[in-house]
Amino acid sequence: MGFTGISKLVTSTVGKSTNILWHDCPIGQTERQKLMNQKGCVVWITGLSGSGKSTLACALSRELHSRGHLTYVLDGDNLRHGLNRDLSFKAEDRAENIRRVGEVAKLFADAGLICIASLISPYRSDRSACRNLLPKSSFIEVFLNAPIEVCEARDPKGLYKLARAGKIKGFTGIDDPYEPPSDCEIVIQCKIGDCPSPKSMADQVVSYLEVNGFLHE
Ligand SMILES: Nc1ncnc2c1ncn2[C@@H]1O[C@H](COP(=O)(O)OS(=O)(=O)O)[C@@H](OP(=O)(O)O)[C@H]1O
Ligand SMILES: Nc1ncnc2c1ncn2[C@@H]1O[C@H](COP(=O)(O)OP(=O)(O)O)[C@@H](O)[C@H]1O
Repeated sequence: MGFTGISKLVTSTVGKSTNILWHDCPIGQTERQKLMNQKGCVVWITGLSGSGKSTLACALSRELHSRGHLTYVLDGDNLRHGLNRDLSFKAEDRAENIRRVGEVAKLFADAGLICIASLISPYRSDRSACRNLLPKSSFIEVFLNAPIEVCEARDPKGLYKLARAGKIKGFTGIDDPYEPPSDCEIVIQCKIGDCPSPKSMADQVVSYLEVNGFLHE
């Protein structure tokens, strides 16, 4: 970051943006959080395709909504219909996908919302970069730990079948990597023939939010 100062106004260079200046508003996150009686945060759900990320995101949003909390779901599949439609599934595009969603999630958390992001987000370094965008403790990483056998047996979109047939290249878990979190806030364990219900997965996250003070200002 380079600085050029002219009298009192100090502008800076961030990336390719030159001569820019941050503008603060008197109504900030603190005021918005008071209004909503909750703390803005990001619940980041990672896991294989078919592990249940979208199901958990929606169940969590419904559960929190019914308790009077404002949430917003950022779903990887949905965002690729708009904001991220220019990105493929090669590693550098997945990284850019996660970076953009991390920045959007940060804005929602700053707005005071409980932002629920559900993306495969297969690379540890990308998830860690998102974590570093947020104040400590307000990035809550949830690993939906469903083995590939469970995800492949579900295969609601038929994508595993296509990947096994070689008709989709670079499919996560088949011929593209997934790096499980080594140190995340919540692990939801799902075994063959033994997965918690969507409501019970959501309750596990709600308990964490409750105990850690996010559901009160
Ligand atoms: N090659 C490949 N690998 C993995 N997934 C693929 C691929 N091609 C398409 N899809 C579909 O895209 C959805 C994942 O999008 P994400 O934005 O979450 O992926 S990533 O975080 O950038 O890895 C994913 O949705 P979910 O099943 O909800 O995870 C798939 O439906
Ligand atoms: N806890 C669960 N128990 C049983 N089936 C589930 C559970 N969570 C998700 N599913 C089912 O698994 C499939 C994949 O779920 P989805 O939420 O779309 O996963 P993802 O977003 O990770 O791809 C769907 O058919 C969904 O109904």
